[in-house]
Amino acid sequence: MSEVIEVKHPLVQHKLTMIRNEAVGTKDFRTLVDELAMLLTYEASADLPLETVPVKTPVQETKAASLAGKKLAVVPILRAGLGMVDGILQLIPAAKVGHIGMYRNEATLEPVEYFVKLPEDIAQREVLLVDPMLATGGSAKDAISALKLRGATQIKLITLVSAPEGIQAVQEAHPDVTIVTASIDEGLNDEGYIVPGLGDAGDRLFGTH
Ligand SMILES: O=P(O)(O)OC[C@H]1O[C@H](OP(=O)(O)OP(=O)(O)O)[C@H](O)[C@@H]1O
Ligand SMILES: O=c1cc[nH]c(=O)[nH]1
Ligand SMILES: [Mg+2]
Repeated sequence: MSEVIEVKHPLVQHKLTMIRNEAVGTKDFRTLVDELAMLLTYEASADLPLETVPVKTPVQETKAASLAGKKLAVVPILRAGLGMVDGILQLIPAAKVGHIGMYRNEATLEPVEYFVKLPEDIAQREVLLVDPMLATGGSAKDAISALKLRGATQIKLITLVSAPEGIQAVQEAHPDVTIVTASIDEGLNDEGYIVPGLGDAGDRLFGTH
């Protein structure tokens, strides 16, 4: 069974509470989603391999830890995942970016894939798949399958708000994928929205209501 990491850090929890507030407008919502993505990436990247390299400080030569050059790709699920990309690239500027377009059919809640463009060497990269919302899990499951179909083998899913139903669905379909999230919420309402959630993340990010 895949690992689920719920990040309880006070900064994460505070910023998440801010974006749950329906009174927060598009500008602040965007800023906070970016900041949350950065903080969750700090957690998601905690197992990146290090190597020892020589370095000359102003005092003496020494050996110190440096990232071992593992290749990474950030892949947002469009649209809402786009709001997380800039924050992640501030921490990992050398990462390549792929895109998976997916929307939920509002009647059936089934995901519909409409775009996939990934770095050519995706099979050699650890993938951070990002989407603010993990509701039924249909979109994340299909996005992970789309990545695996193109050769990706190391995938982490970073979300802001997750429903237990979505976590279970991803775990059953993809037990190898670690999920990093700021919150495991109560569940889903009749319309497939996460409760208490934060509403429609894509609409709130892009002002499209
Ligand atoms: O777990 P699921 O039940 O599949 O639901 C979650 C998906 O729904 C939202 O996207 P939406 O369909 O609203 O598309 P958008 O990002 O373009 O608004 C959200 O950003 C996820 O991708
Ligand atoms: O609560 C939800 C569920 C799916 N997509 C969203 O943006 N919000
Ligand atoms: Mg949406």
